[in-house]
Amino acid sequence: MLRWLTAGESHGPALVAILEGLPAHVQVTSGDIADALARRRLGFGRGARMKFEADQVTILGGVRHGETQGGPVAIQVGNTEWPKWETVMSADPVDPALLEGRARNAPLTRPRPGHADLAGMQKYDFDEARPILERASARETAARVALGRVATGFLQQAYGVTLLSHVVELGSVAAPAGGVLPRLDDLAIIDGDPLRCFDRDVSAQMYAEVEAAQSEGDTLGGVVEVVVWGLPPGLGSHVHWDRRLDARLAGALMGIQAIKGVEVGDGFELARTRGSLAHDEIVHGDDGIERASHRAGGTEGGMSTGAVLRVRAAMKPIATVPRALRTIDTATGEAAVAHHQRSDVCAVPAAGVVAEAMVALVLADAAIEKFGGDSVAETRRNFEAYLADVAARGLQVGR
Ligand SMILES: Cc1cc2nc3c(=O)[nH]c(=O)nc-3n(C[C@H](O)[C@H](O)[C@H](O)COP(=O)(O)O)c2cc1C
Ligand SMILES: C=C(O[C@@H]1CC(C(=O)O)=C[C@@H](OP(=O)(O)O)[C@H]1O)C(=O)O
Repeated sequence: MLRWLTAGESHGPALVAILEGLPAHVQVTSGDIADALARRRLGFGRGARMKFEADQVTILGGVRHGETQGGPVAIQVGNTEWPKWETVMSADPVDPALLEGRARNAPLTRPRPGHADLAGMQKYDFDEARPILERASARETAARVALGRVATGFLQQAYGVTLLSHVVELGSVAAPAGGVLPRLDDLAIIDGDPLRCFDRDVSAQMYAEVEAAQSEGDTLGGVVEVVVWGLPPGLGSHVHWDRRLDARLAGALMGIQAIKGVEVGDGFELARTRGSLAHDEIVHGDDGIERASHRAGGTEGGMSTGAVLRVRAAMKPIATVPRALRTIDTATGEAAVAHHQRSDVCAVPAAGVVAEAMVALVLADAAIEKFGGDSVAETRRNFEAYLADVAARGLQVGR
């Protein structure tokens, strides 16, 4: 079983993340993790903080000479903005006089609609939103992407599994209907596009959509898709609701800040389609069993089918809208406008990179559950023996 946790606040000294349950000999360096974090930072429409802050990666444990050792992997992602926040975010008590006179230190009593601010103040007994928004912030997703990089490397190294995300909708701009299943070769194009869209024309329209929203003091959401190649059949299980791979993926994606909807394969579109056209017929291919279509998105009955896995996540528009939304000042009870200093206009491409990390963590967990192994070589042997057995029974998946 793979277990993982993150801790840390948006403007604290650092985020930390721990991943436990990985086999030994997974190759990873702090440079690999820094590269993964750099991908999350990119994306047209992100706010000023993405430009002036850097993610400082330190592997604190579990990795030696570029390989996991079998113990928990601990990663720290330092916030370089910390010196500016040292007083307001100090872990130890500070002299109240030090907090006076600076806007940054003022209590946040105008909770922002669309954020955790108000419900968090009610629930956790705080008179201002700072202690809530610090942990609710999507800054935390940097820690998940760090862990996701380790999981992604493991999936590739042990089983030859590759994944990537791309943006399929941004505001009112959508990629061609039904989406086009990107090929692995599209990877380079997607990583080179600030909107992570592999259709150049659609990307240009998305670019214009972000510029329009920005100039109108507004924000945007969108839809990302994570595509996974090379999965074996049989990850997850039909036998119980919480073992279903689709349920685990949906929960993981919904756990990303601002994600409000998840689809597996053609998802909601399937509900509008007749059964005769909605399912992926099973046919004989040149080198095994193939599917005549890819509507299910690579899972049936809560298990991976061995086909390309496709999951989508819908992100609501950024909640800190520059054209500020109505709220109340909880200190006075008066009507007010929501607190706004700076924020992203659109973080959909970044959410896609976070979605990749979440999918990688779920798949790594499901793979370890199925194939076990304390070293990469052992889990790979188990994986190959399983595939050989499936093939010996004449049931191998054609690629
Ligand atoms: C990568 C990423 C970046 C985000 N950046 C911002 C931001 O700059 N400003 C903002 O208001 N919300 C941002 N959000 C979204 C908020 O964190 C989110 O809307 C808030 O936590 C409430 O969403 P929830 O109701 O789904 O928890 C971002 C989300 C993600 C995934
Ligand atoms: C820092 C990151 O994202 C932040 C997520 C975020 C939010 O409210 O979720 C709000 C913004 O931070 P701030 O309130 O300091 O301007 C984003 O910059 C990051 O992704 O690394």
